[in-house]
Amino acid sequence: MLIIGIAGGTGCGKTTVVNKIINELPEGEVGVISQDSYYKDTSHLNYDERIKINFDHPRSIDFELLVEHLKALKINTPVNQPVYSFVKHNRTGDTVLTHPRKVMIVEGILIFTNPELREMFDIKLFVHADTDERLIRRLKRDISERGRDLDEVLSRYQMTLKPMHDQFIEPMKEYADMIIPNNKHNTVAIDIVRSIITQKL
Ligand SMILES: Nc1ncnc2c1ncn2[C@@H]1O[C@H](COP(=O)(O)OP(=O)(O)O)[C@@H](O)[C@H]1O
Ligand SMILES: O=c1ccn([C@@H]2O[C@H](COP(=O)(O)O)[C@@H](O)[C@H]2O)c(=O)[nH]1
Repeated sequence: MLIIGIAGGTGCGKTTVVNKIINELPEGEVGVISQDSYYKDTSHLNYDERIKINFDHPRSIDFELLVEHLKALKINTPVNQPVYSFVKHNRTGDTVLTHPRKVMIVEGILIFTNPELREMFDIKLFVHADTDERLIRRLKRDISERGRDLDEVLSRYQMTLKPMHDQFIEPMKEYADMIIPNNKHNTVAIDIVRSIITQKL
């Protein structure tokens, strides 16, 4: 199994890049695991308590479960990936049965911060988009898809997102094998990654 890690700040385009990579590959050959599915369960908290969580800090992620699942997939065992709701800021209680594939892509803002997980990646990619571009994309996406308003996005950005990005995410570029510039749609980089995957299939 080839395991590819794709990191980068919120709104840089990780999900978009992954979808473009897999869209033109044979169905069922490449699997995706999103770090977003592994936000810790917060059912013991009420909504007002949950919105105060710093979701941009590594401690908000259940890395133990993520590593356990990736190890299981490596030995050909399917896993039940949790389903996460950004609207509720919590796991939904549902899971998605995820089968091992020849190539597994793991994507998420903080995936290179955990040494054990980082060591499991055969290829590490970092998607870069400028800070202002990412904030604009996040604003539009979170308002249209994640039930947020302007105030929520901007105050989270100032209070936690930007400081955590500078402390934990940006320094992870050091570990990347390749940085994908994504201020504009980058079809060349996507073609390169797709051809690396195709060689493995
Ligand atoms: N290169 C790009 N140019 C313009 N918009 C983009 C680009 N890449 C992604 N987007 C848009 O930005 C938003 C965030 O992208 P997404 O892939 O969800 O980022 P991430 O997974 O890194 O948070 C989405 O609405 C997406 O359509
Ligand atoms: O309950 C939650 C969990 C996370 N977030 C924010 O999501 C982004 C990471 O997701 P991307 O898809 O990579 O943008 C992170 O910056 C958290 O602040 C949230 O708002 N609520």
